[in-house]
Amino acid sequence: MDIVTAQEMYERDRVTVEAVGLEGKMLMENAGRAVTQDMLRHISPQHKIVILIGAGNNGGDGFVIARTLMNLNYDVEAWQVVPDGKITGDAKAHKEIFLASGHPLKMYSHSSEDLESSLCHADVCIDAMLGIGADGRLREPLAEIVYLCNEQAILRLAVDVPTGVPADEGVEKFDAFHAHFTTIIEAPKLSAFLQHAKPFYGEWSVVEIGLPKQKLPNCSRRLWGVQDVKRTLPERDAHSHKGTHGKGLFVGGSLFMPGSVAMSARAALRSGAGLVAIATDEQAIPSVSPYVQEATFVELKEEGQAVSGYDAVAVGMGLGRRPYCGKVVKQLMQEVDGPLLIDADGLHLLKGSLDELERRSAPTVLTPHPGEFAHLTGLTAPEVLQSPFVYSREFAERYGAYIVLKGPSTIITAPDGEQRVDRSGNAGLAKGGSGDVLSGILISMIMQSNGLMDALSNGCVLHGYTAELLVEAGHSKVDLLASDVIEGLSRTFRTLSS
Ligand SMILES: NC(=O)C1=CN([C@@H]2O[C@H](COP(=O)(O)OP(=O)(O)OC[C@H]3O[C@@H](n4cnc5c(N)ncnc54)[C@H](O)[C@@H]3O)[C@@H](O)[C@H]2O)[C@@H](O)CC1
Ligand SMILES: Nc1ncnc2c1ncn2[C@@H]1O[C@H](COP(=O)(O)OP(=O)(O)O)[C@@H](O)[C@H]1O
Ligand SMILES: [K+]
Repeated sequence: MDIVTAQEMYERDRVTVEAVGLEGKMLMENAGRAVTQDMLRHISPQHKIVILIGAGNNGGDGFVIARTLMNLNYDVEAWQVVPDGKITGDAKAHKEIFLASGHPLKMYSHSSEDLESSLCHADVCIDAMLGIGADGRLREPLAEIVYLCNEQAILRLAVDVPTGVPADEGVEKFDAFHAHFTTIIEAPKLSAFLQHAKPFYGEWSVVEIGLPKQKLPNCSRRLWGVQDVKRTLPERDAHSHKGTHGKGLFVGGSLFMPGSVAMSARAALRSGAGLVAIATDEQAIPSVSPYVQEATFVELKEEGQAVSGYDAVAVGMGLGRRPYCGKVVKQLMQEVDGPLLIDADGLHLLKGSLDELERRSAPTVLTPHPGEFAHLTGLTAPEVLQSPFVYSREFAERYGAYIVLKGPSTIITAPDGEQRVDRSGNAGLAKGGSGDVLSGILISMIMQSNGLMDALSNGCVLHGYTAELLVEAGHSKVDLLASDVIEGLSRTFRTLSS
């Protein structure tokens, strides 16, 4: 499923109208009816419903939704919250259809307390005031109306985008309608994946309104989910041998942090890697080896590692930041001629050798969380969180690297700017060690897949989906451990192949 900016959405509407002759008024009818169908999941005939209708096409959708619900005999009050003169074009046409159908329309006026009293008596409030056309902070009367709605103990449903939420990234502060559920039209907008905007959407779903898929402009951003994993996960060949599934090297772990590299290596094996070697401090080997008995060991040396013979290398998990570790990371960037994944301490140490990163011709994968990405880029973490799509694309293009920017919505970016978003997982993963497990799964997927983007997106979903299955099956988001995720992978692979 594509993820679009407001501009890309307008372009899609334009192509639809121009290329296939589907008129705006028809699209609005489709949109309103599809949104109504979706919202009926949350509404019952006993509910008192208030629908708030704004000036633009989002309001136009509102007129269709109000008419459809009224035709179905739902108890609906439709409120136009802007002056008549502001309603133009397709929205005006649908207002006329609404009135001609004999339905009553209430007008919001500044002095009126009627809306407040209606909201007090209502069970459900549908927000069709503003969609992707939101421009700047909410102006009156919308600001006050949104405040009133958010105050009420009422079920709040939003059409396309909750009023006041910018569709795109890069906006720091806004007031907005706090929806419990949002029905998004055709494609989720960027803000549905931003930490500070996402809560306003509540749970969301997407409805199709008839845009011609084959005629739409290509989109370089898409959502990646379990169905995509099922479609693209390589099958294990019955005639394979351990070499077929890749030999990976994990460089990391230290006396005081032996667990990280151990978990990465075990996660790689649990997700199908053929052979795993670990380069770590000699003193760490006795505590790592009992946890990953299948792995072989090499001593981590200050003067450099032998890196030939591996299909992929990961560095950084529990490595520490001693001065010589920086040299290790630099040497790997110079000498690993296959995929190299850099995580955790490796990312910290990479900051001093970004020119090496730029020089690499083999693929490099960086797996930062927003704090690590801020350190790498010189931005602040809030800046990263406000515009994660644009910053990860800029960095990936500039340094020719793959970026896995981790979080509740993980954004995976290729050096050519292609982006995929994985929203699997739960807050059980917000615990030390989750990132190490992810790195192990990613190395394993890289060694077993043809394309790097599929490998990274599938790896992220496998990680998150495993946490979801574990919480469904008895774990809680509180007790879940990163090591449970490793052991839970077997259930995930079984579920995916059934
Ligand atoms: N053809 C159709 O029927 C389609 C309808 N869609 C709907 O159309 C919407 C986009 O329509 P528009 O471009 O008209 O935009 P909106 O409906 O989001 O709103 C634009 C209006 O809001 C006012 N406004 C903007 N920012 C404001 C602020 N901060 N405070 C107060 N008022 C503000 C503007 O003056 C303008 O009148 C989508 O979100 C969706 O709901 C599209 O999704 C799909 C196709
Ligand atoms: N609330 C959450 N919902 C979904 N996934 C999450 C959540 N919190 C963390 N994660 C995932 O857990 C992992 C944490 O990685 P990281 O921050 O590097 O942790 P660590 O410090 O354990 O290495 C990432 O894959 C991230 O996407
Ligand atoms: K809305």
